[in-house]
Amino acid sequence: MERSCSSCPRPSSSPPIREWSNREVGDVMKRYSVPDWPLLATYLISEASLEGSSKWRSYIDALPRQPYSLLYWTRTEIDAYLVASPIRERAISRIGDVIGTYNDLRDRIFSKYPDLFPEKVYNMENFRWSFGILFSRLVRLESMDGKVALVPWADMLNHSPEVDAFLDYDKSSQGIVFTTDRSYQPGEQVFISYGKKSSGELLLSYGFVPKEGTNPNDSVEFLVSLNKSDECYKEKLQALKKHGLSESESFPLRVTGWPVELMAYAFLVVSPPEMIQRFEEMAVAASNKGSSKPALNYPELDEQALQFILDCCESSIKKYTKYLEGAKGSAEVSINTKQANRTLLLKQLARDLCISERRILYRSQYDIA
Ligand SMILES: C[S@@+](CC[C@H](N)C(=O)[O-])C[C@H]1O[C@@H](n2cnc3c(N)ncnc32)[C@H](O)[C@@H]1O
Repeated sequence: MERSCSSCPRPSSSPPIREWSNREVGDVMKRYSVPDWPLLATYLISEASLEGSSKWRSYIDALPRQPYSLLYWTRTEIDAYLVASPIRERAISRIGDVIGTYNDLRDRIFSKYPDLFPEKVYNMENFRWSFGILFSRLVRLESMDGKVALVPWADMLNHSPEVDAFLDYDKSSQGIVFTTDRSYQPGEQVFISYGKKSSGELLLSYGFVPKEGTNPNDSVEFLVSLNKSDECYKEKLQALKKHGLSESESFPLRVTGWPVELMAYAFLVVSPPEMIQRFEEMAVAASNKGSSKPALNYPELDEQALQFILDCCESSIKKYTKYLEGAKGSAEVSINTKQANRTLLLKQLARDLCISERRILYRSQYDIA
């Protein structure tokens, strides 16, 4: 089959939801300026609660009862299995945001209309579900200024990091169109791209990790910090703060290399006091805020800056190795088979992520050496 192209109905939201099956609930939500994501999450719960009388019934029935995103990991699981990965912090903060969003809706809206928004429907557990659905299925429509939408049925497509094909709104047919970037044989699985996401981001939102070495967009957040015992600590921190940075910053290390901003930060960290006049230009380059990109040319610091990055890689690698080796031996007692299977799955996902992230660090070390 040559390039395939399929058309789907209008998205179920954005431009703002037009129809709520429960009009009264829709009317209340429209009176408050609720941003797209919480509005859609509430819409999904409202439609799901109506069973037969929602026009999205068959779509909602086909949605997973428990989406696979990290929203469903407990804090203990996150702490235990993602201890070495920067995704741990992102997961904690995302879960906090979802809880905060639900609390805000409850306090501002739901509690004022208890008959329309009963606690047994509009509760945290259902919001965890609806946000899990949004994180794992929402589509950004480029030709609608990046608006987000749920696109029933088209969201059944699985992701491949190797394809470059997306869903988008097509003005002429007024529908959502999917155009593949390659030919498929009849019966072959067609893939879509969820975007150029790292394996950690895929785990965070979609609950899976691509097979090791198959994600060309993979990256790991790399944390670097000023040395507190540096005699120019104060001056360096001042330069960083002036350009919106702090004493610890994360930069993405990619399978394809690292950003110049990281190198600029490393130059600043290792600069001796006699280079105090250059601190500011280094901070500008590290913040990527300069109008022109100054060439980072400090040959006298090259070796030290690379050694600094190498040392940070090494200490990060140690954390991953400690986790991976510890995880091998730890036998946990599970209460039942379901729990045992869940533990096995989460551990495997965490393991795959750690191996992928550690691989990027090894690669960076290799590039420097
Ligand atoms: C938009 S849905 C895709 C349809 C999904 N397979 C379903 O049946 O509902 C996203 C979910 O599909 C699964 N998924 C998508 N691509 C995948 C992949 N390459 N490997 C493993 N799971 C994948 C993940 O569970 C993810 O949360």
